[in-house]
Amino acid sequence: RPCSLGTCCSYRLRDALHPLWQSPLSVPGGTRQSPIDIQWRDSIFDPYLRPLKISYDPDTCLHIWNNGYSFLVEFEDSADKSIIMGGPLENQYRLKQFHFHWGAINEWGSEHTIDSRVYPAELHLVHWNAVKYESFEDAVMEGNGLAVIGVFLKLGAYHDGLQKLVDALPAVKHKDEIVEFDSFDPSCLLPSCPDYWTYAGSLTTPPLTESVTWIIKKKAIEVDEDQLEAFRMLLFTSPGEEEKRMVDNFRPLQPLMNRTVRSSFQ
Ligand SMILES: CCCCCOc1ccc(S(N)(=O)=O)cc1
Ligand SMILES: [Zn+2]
Repeated sequence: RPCSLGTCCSYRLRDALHPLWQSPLSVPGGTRQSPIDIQWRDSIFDPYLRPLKISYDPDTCLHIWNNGYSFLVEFEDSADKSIIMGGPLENQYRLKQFHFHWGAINEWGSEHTIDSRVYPAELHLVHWNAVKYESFEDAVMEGNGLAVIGVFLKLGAYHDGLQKLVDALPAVKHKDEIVEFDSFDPSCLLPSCPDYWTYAGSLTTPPLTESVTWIIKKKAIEVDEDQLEAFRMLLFTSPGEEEKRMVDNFRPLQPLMNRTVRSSFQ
Protein backbone atom coordinates (compact mmCIF):
# COMPACT_ATOMS: atom_id res chain seq x y z
CA ARG A 1 0.00 0.00 0.00
CA PRO A 2 1.68 3.32 -1.02
CA CYS A 3 2.43 5.39 2.06
CA SER A 4 1.20 8.97 2.51
CA LEU A 5 4.42 10.42 1.12
CA GLY A 6 3.72 8.73 -2.16
CA THR A 7 7.15 7.13 -2.05
CA CYS A 8 7.45 3.41 -2.09
CA CYS A 9 7.60 2.16 1.51
CA SER A 10 9.83 -0.71 0.60
CA TYR A 11 12.69 1.73 -0.20
CA ARG A 12 15.30 1.55 2.53
CA LEU A 13 18.99 2.08 2.96
CA ARG A 14 20.89 -1.01 1.88
CA ASP A 15 22.45 -2.69 4.88
CA ALA A 16 26.15 -3.33 4.71
CA LEU A 17 26.49 -6.70 3.00
CA HIS A 18 29.53 -8.94 3.26
CA PRO A 19 31.01 -9.16 -0.26
CA LEU A 20 31.48 -12.90 0.04
CA TRP A 21 28.29 -14.09 1.63
CA GLN A 22 25.83 -11.35 0.60
CA SER A 23 24.66 -11.59 4.21
CA PRO A 24 24.32 -8.72 6.69
CA LEU A 25 27.65 -7.97 8.32
CA SER A 26 25.78 -7.16 11.49
CA VAL A 27 22.87 -9.28 12.69
CA PRO A 28 20.07 -6.96 13.86
CA GLY A 29 19.79 -7.35 17.65
CA GLY A 30 22.84 -9.61 17.74
CA THR A 31 24.44 -9.62 21.20
CA ARG A 32 26.71 -12.68 20.91
CA GLN A 33 28.21 -12.65 17.42
CA SER A 34 31.44 -14.36 16.28
CA PRO A 35 34.34 -14.14 15.63
CA ILE A 36 35.90 -11.92 18.31
CA ASP A 37 39.35 -10.75 19.33
CA ILE A 38 40.32 -12.62 22.52
CA GLN A 39 42.27 -10.29 24.85
CA TRP A 40 44.39 -12.70 26.89
CA ARG A 41 44.62 -10.33 29.91
CA ASP A 42 40.81 -9.84 30.01
CA SER A 43 40.03 -13.57 29.96
CA ILE A 44 39.14 -15.05 33.34
CA PHE A 45 40.55 -18.36 34.59
CA ASP A 46 37.61 -20.58 35.59
CA PRO A 47 38.77 -23.41 37.90
CA TYR A 48 35.40 -25.14 37.42
CA LEU A 49 36.07 -25.68 33.70
CA ARG A 50 36.75 -29.39 33.22
CA PRO A 51 39.14 -30.93 30.72
CA LEU A 52 37.59 -31.33 27.30
CA LYS A 53 36.97 -35.01 26.47
CA ILE A 54 37.23 -35.82 22.77
CA SER A 55 36.54 -39.20 21.22
CA TYR A 56 36.35 -39.44 17.42
CA ASP A 57 35.72 -42.64 15.44
CA PRO A 58 37.55 -42.45 12.06
CA ASP A 59 34.96 -44.80 10.54
CA THR A 60 32.28 -42.08 10.85
CA CYS A 61 34.09 -39.98 8.23
CA LEU A 62 31.94 -39.70 5.07
CA HIS A 63 33.18 -37.27 2.40
CA ILE A 64 34.74 -33.92 1.58
CA TRP A 65 32.43 -31.31 0.00
CA ASN A 66 33.17 -27.89 -1.53
CA ASN A 67 30.09 -25.91 -0.47
CA GLY A 68 31.18 -22.69 -2.16
CA TYR A 69 32.36 -21.05 1.11
CA SER A 70 34.90 -23.59 2.38
CA PHE A 71 35.47 -27.34 2.11
CA LEU A 72 33.67 -29.46 4.70
CA VAL A 73 34.69 -32.92 5.90
CA GLU A 74 31.37 -34.41 7.00
CA PHE A 75 30.70 -37.19 9.47
CA GLU A 76 27.95 -39.72 10.01
CA ASP A 77 26.14 -38.40 13.09
CA SER A 78 23.22 -40.81 13.61
CA ALA A 79 24.85 -42.25 16.75
CA ASP A 80 27.17 -41.14 19.58
CA LYS A 81 30.35 -42.32 17.85
CA SER A 82 32.38 -39.13 17.38
CA ILE A 83 31.68 -36.96 20.40
CA ILE A 84 33.01 -34.29 22.73
CA MET A 85 31.98 -33.58 26.33
CA GLY A 86 33.28 -31.90 29.49
CA GLY A 87 35.02 -28.55 29.24
CA PRO A 88 32.29 -25.86 29.40
CA LEU A 89 29.69 -28.29 28.02
CA GLU A 90 26.74 -29.62 30.05
CA ASN A 91 25.86 -32.26 27.48
CA GLN A 92 27.57 -34.54 24.98
CA TYR A 93 27.90 -33.10 21.47
CA ARG A 94 28.23 -35.06 18.22
CA LEU A 95 30.75 -34.19 15.47
CA LYS A 96 28.92 -33.10 12.30
CA GLN A 97 31.71 -31.63 10.16
CA PHE A 98 34.95 -29.73 10.18
CA HIS A 99 36.14 -27.01 7.83
CA PHE A 100 38.66 -24.18 7.62
CA HIS A 101 38.90 -20.42 6.99
CA TRP A 102 42.03 -18.96 5.40
CA GLY A 103 43.58 -15.95 3.66
CA ALA A 104 45.05 -15.20 0.25
CA ILE A 105 48.43 -14.73 1.96
CA ASN A 106 49.93 -15.86 5.27
CA GLU A 107 49.45 -12.41 6.87
CA TRP A 108 45.75 -13.07 7.53
CA GLY A 109 43.06 -15.77 7.31
CA SER A 110 41.84 -16.74 10.78
CA GLU A 111 38.44 -15.61 12.10
CA HIS A 112 39.29 -15.28 15.79
CA THR A 113 42.38 -13.34 16.87
CA ILE A 114 44.41 -13.42 20.07
CA ASP A 115 45.40 -9.94 21.27
CA SER A 116 44.80 -8.87 17.66
CA ARG A 117 47.22 -11.48 16.33
CA VAL A 118 45.86 -13.00 13.13
CA TYR A 119 46.79 -16.51 11.98
CA PRO A 120 46.97 -17.70 8.36
CA ALA A 121 44.07 -20.15 8.89
CA GLU A 122 41.60 -21.51 11.44
CA LEU A 123 40.07 -25.00 11.76
CA HIS A 124 36.48 -25.36 13.04
CA LEU A 125 35.26 -28.72 14.36
CA VAL A 126 31.46 -28.40 14.48
CA HIS A 127 29.43 -30.46 16.99
CA TRP A 128 25.72 -30.44 17.93
CA ASN A 129 23.87 -31.20 21.18
CA ALA A 130 22.36 -34.59 20.44
CA VAL A 131 21.12 -34.96 24.03
CA LYS A 132 18.72 -32.03 23.76
CA TYR A 133 17.94 -31.89 20.02
CA GLU A 134 16.92 -34.24 17.20
CA SER A 135 19.23 -32.96 14.47
CA PHE A 136 22.02 -30.55 13.64
CA GLU A 137 19.49 -28.37 11.78
CA ASP A 138 17.35 -28.07 14.94
CA ALA A 139 20.38 -27.48 17.17
CA VAL A 140 21.58 -24.61 14.93
CA MET A 141 18.61 -22.56 16.17
CA GLU A 142 19.22 -23.08 19.92
CA GLY A 143 21.43 -21.15 22.35
CA ASN A 144 23.13 -24.35 23.58
CA GLY A 145 22.77 -26.19 20.30
CA LEU A 146 26.34 -26.20 18.97
CA ALA A 147 29.92 -26.48 20.21
CA VAL A 148 32.72 -25.51 17.84
CA ILE A 149 36.40 -26.18 18.59
CA GLY A 150 38.61 -23.58 16.93
CA VAL A 151 42.26 -24.41 16.21
CA PHE A 152 44.68 -21.87 14.74
CA LEU A 153 47.04 -22.93 11.94
CA LYS A 154 50.44 -21.26 11.74
CA LEU A 155 53.21 -21.50 9.16
CA GLY A 156 55.86 -24.00 10.23
CA ALA A 157 56.64 -27.66 9.93
CA TYR A 158 54.86 -29.99 7.53
CA HIS A 159 51.76 -31.52 9.17
CA ASP A 160 51.62 -35.24 8.43
CA GLY A 161 47.97 -35.73 9.49
CA LEU A 162 46.73 -32.84 7.32
CA GLN A 163 48.38 -34.19 4.16
CA LYS A 164 45.73 -36.88 3.55
CA LEU A 165 43.17 -34.06 3.41
CA VAL A 166 45.40 -31.86 1.21
CA ASP A 167 45.86 -34.72 -1.28
CA ALA A 168 42.07 -35.00 -1.68
CA LEU A 169 41.44 -31.28 -2.33
CA PRO A 170 41.97 -31.31 -6.14
CA ALA A 171 38.92 -33.61 -6.33
CA VAL A 172 36.74 -30.85 -4.81
CA LYS A 173 38.27 -27.88 -6.63
CA HIS A 174 34.90 -26.48 -7.70
CA LYS A 175 31.76 -25.51 -5.77
CA ASP A 176 29.37 -28.47 -5.17
CA GLU A 177 32.02 -31.11 -5.93
CA ILE A 178 32.14 -33.95 -3.38
CA VAL A 179 34.49 -36.87 -2.94
CA GLU A 180 34.38 -39.90 -0.67
CA PHE A 181 36.79 -39.62 2.23
CA ASP A 182 37.11 -42.41 4.72
CA SER A 183 38.89 -43.33 7.90
CA PHE A 184 40.14 -39.93 8.95
CA ASP A 185 40.53 -39.11 12.66
CA PRO A 186 40.41 -35.31 13.11
CA SER A 187 42.03 -35.59 16.55
CA CYS A 188 45.32 -35.57 14.62
CA LEU A 189 44.57 -31.89 13.87
CA LEU A 190 44.36 -30.93 17.56
CA PRO A 191 47.34 -29.54 19.48
CA SER A 192 48.50 -31.75 22.36
CA CYS A 193 48.16 -28.84 24.84
CA PRO A 194 44.75 -29.02 26.59
CA ASP A 195 44.49 -25.24 27.22
CA TYR A 196 41.53 -23.33 25.68
CA TRP A 197 39.40 -20.21 25.94
CA THR A 198 35.59 -20.46 25.82
CA TYR A 199 32.80 -17.95 25.20
CA ALA A 200 29.18 -17.77 23.98
CA GLY A 201 28.98 -16.87 20.28
CA SER A 202 27.46 -17.52 16.88
CA LEU A 203 27.96 -19.14 13.51
CA THR A 204 30.37 -17.02 11.44
CA THR A 205 28.50 -17.68 8.18
CA PRO A 206 24.77 -17.60 7.42
CA PRO A 207 22.46 -18.14 9.23
CA LEU A 208 24.78 -16.47 11.85
CA THR A 209 22.59 -17.91 14.63
CA GLU A 210 23.69 -17.35 18.25
CA SER A 211 23.89 -21.03 19.05
CA VAL A 212 27.62 -21.74 19.50
CA THR A 213 29.67 -22.47 22.61
CA TRP A 214 33.12 -21.62 21.22
CA ILE A 215 36.17 -23.54 22.49
CA ILE A 216 39.30 -21.87 21.11
CA LYS A 217 42.56 -23.81 21.60
CA LYS A 218 45.41 -21.72 22.97
CA LYS A 219 48.14 -23.53 20.97
CA ALA A 220 48.24 -23.40 17.18
CA ILE A 221 49.15 -26.37 14.99
CA GLU A 222 51.93 -25.98 12.41
CA VAL A 223 51.43 -26.59 8.69
CA ASP A 224 53.86 -25.81 5.86
CA GLU A 225 53.55 -23.34 2.96
CA ASP A 226 52.61 -25.98 0.35
CA GLN A 227 49.79 -27.24 2.58
CA LEU A 228 48.37 -23.73 3.00
CA GLU A 229 48.76 -23.12 -0.76
CA ALA A 230 46.67 -26.25 -1.40
CA PHE A 231 43.71 -24.55 0.35
CA ARG A 232 44.16 -21.50 -1.90
CA MET A 233 43.86 -23.48 -5.13
CA LEU A 234 40.24 -24.33 -4.34
CA LEU A 235 37.56 -22.28 -6.10
CA PHE A 236 34.38 -20.53 -4.92
CA THR A 237 33.00 -21.07 -8.42
CA SER A 238 31.33 -23.97 -10.22
CA PRO A 239 32.80 -25.63 -13.32
CA GLY A 240 32.33 -23.44 -16.41
CA GLU A 241 32.06 -20.21 -14.39
CA GLU A 242 34.86 -17.62 -14.39
CA GLU A 243 37.28 -18.99 -11.77
CA LYS A 244 37.42 -17.24 -8.39
CA ARG A 245 40.04 -18.61 -5.97
CA MET A 246 38.64 -19.67 -2.61
CA VAL A 247 40.56 -17.31 -0.28
CA ASP A 248 39.71 -14.78 2.46
CA ASN A 249 36.63 -16.78 3.51
CA PHE A 250 36.62 -15.33 7.03
CA ARG A 251 34.11 -13.00 8.71
CA PRO A 252 35.28 -9.67 10.19
CA LEU A 253 35.63 -9.35 13.98
CA GLN A 254 32.40 -8.70 15.88
CA PRO A 255 31.85 -6.60 19.04
CA LEU A 256 32.39 -8.41 22.36
CA MET A 257 29.41 -6.59 23.92
CA ASN A 258 28.45 -7.94 27.35
CA ARG A 259 30.52 -11.15 27.22
CA THR A 260 33.33 -12.70 29.27
CA VAL A 261 35.90 -15.03 27.80
CA ARG A 262 36.94 -17.75 30.26
CA SER A 263 40.23 -19.65 30.18
CA SER A 264 40.84 -23.24 31.26
CA PHE A 265 44.38 -22.31 32.32
CA GLN A 266 46.15 -19.78 34.56
C1 LIG B 1 21.02 -25.26 9.12
C2 LIG B 1 22.26 -25.31 8.29
C3 LIG B 1 23.39 -24.49 8.88
C4 LIG B 1 24.59 -24.50 7.95
C5 LIG B 1 25.68 -23.59 8.47
O1 LIG B 1 26.47 -24.35 9.41
C6 LIG B 1 27.57 -23.71 9.96
C7 LIG B 1 27.91 -22.40 9.63
C8 LIG B 1 29.06 -21.82 10.22
C9 LIG B 1 29.84 -22.55 11.11
S1 LIG B 1 31.25 -21.81 11.85
N1 LIG B 1 32.15 -21.12 10.76
O2 LIG B 1 30.73 -20.80 12.76
O3 LIG B 1 31.99 -22.89 12.50
C10 LIG B 1 29.48 -23.87 11.44
C11 LIG B 1 28.34 -24.45 10.86
ZN1 LIG C 1 33.93 -21.89 10.49
